Amino acid sequence: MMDRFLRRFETLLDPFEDQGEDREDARLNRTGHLAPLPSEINRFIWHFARQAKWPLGALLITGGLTGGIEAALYTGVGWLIDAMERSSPATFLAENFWLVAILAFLTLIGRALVLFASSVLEEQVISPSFYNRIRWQSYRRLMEQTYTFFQNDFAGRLSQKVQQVGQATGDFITTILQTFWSFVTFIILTVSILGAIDWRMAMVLGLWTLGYLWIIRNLLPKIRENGRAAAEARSVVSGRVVDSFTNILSVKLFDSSRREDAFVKDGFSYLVEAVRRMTRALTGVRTAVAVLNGLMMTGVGAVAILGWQAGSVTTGGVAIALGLVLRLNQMSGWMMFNINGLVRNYGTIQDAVATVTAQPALIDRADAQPLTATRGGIRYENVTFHYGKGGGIIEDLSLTIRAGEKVGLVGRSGAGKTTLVNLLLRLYDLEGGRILIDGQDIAAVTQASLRGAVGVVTQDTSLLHRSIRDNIAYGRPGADDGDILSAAERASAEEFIPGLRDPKGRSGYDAHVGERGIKLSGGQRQRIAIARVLLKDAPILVLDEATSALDSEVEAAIQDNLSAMMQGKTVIAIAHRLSTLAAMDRLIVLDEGRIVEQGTHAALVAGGGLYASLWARQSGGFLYAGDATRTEPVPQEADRAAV
Ligand SMILES: Nc1ncnc2c1ncn2[C@@H]1O[C@H](COP(=O)(O)OP(=O)(O)OP(=O)(O)O)[C@@H](O)[C@H]1O
Repeated sequence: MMDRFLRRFETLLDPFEDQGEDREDARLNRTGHLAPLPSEINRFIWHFARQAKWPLGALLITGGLTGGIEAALYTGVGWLIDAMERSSPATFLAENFWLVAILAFLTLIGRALVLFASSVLEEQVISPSFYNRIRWQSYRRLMEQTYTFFQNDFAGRLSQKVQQVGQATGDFITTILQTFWSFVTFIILTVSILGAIDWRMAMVLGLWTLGYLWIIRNLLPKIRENGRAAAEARSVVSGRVVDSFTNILSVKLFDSSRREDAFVKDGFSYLVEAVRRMTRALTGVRTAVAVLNGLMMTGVGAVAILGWQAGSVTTGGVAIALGLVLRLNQMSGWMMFNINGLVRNYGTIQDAVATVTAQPALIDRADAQPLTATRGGIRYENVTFHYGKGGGIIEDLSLTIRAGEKVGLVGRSGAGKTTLVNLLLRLYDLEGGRILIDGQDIAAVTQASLRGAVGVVTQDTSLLHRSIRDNIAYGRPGADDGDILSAAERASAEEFIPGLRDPKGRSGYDAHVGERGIKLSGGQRQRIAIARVLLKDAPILVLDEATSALDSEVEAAIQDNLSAMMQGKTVIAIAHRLSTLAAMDRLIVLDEGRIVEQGTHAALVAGGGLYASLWARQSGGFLYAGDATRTEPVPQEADRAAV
């Protein structure tokens, strides 16, 4: 019953609403990018606060009422004492009926109602939905970041930022509206009530308030700065821990858990130092507040007793004054703790904002159109790209691949083959020149349509930790089971899928594959990746070492299907095992980012250039004969590794 009642409040805020989609600039931008989050911290906090105006406004009211009721109860106690002094036990109730009734109502019902309302607001309406809405919107902005952005950071650090920013922003806003505001209300009422009893008490409280503000102003910035450093240190630690866990195989193989300990410990030491600096400042703040409160209570107490002696303050007045200042003492210590939390949260938000509001470096142009790739002709025009390093990698490269042509990219390791296809997919923006697909500049079309037009199978396909079915359907969302099955069959994956079983007892197409597909063999992963791309059926195919993990038997088995898959498509294939490329229409030989040779396999072998030498070594024939690029013999194993 209570559950059902509370559940109603839980649906008032939708955690998955994203204002970025509703914003005018996002709507105008037909390409579907989300409006960025404000990068200035106060605007960032306001951006979220205004998404929950009503619940937060209500929290402000309950916060004020909480402070008001506290002050009223202490004042009521004083009035009761005065009333008792005036009346006899027999007439007390009759003479003070309304006072007793109002106090009883406040204690029994008013207080409980306000507490209930503020709990419902905080726990049901705001806490789960609002906090997670902040995380959700931040996560989605991060997902719009470029491939480079993720290559440059730790996954663990980023996920920690998403967690932290939701918690810190939510806590910051609710603490201000509830705790801080109820405290301020309490102080204002206390000053007014004590001022009405004796103006000197208000003076003491006024001085106390100034002292309190002075402490906040002088000591808290230190905590804030160190709070920010501590938040960053926490993210770094989690980045390092996740990095060690993710690469656990390397850690085991190199027996390096002790070395990893040192790497992680280094992060922890940084964290411990940041927390220590912060807690040192904290002890300073707590001591200062304790001294200040002692002065305030003694001051108000002295004024109250002197007033009572002089007859200007009643016994009840003394009780009110002492009660209120004792409560204020208690509240102010607790408030300092909260202000400290506020400041720390502010630091945490500041730290996370830099990450979650960073503008993606590679976004669709405002006038980007969807790519219409019907034929799949590709043209690299004077392409230059150095990963921003000022030189090397790809230099002024021009290449035309006719629609339907199948080319093989060949070259030594590091020659730039993968880079070239990544540029086609616009995972990076060019530093010079342009790339056209069917006559359209890929920089002027939407990224979604561009990537939709290219099917990619890579050397090391990492699968998502979901079912086999979901992993294959990743190629075409909404594909039905029949299509998924047929794609798996054509990729020769059908032979191992039925035998799969995961620790939770799911089997076959429902079996989950482990993080990054770790529970499958390399060849099995590659077959799932091929099935995925078969299902995608895009006009351009990129096969980057697509069959490198398959044994010759499986490779032969799916070769026909691969050939069928290539029918009518433009294909760029990369392989170190040159025999897999021999049947391509044309081979492009890259060296140090430039095209050094091109032609059919037969023509290149006959040409006796770089390709011929690579081929000669692989086919196990005469090792150095015809190697025009080498003057000195090189050991065979080293050579193999270099190819
Ligand atoms: N994200 C990156 N940032 C900076 N440099 C990079 C990055 N990725 C690759 N490189 C550099 O670009 C060069 C070309 O790499 P690329 O992966 O394109 O070579 P490749 O010919 O595909 O090699 P392989 O055959 O070994 O896969 C290499 O020198 C590499 O160090």
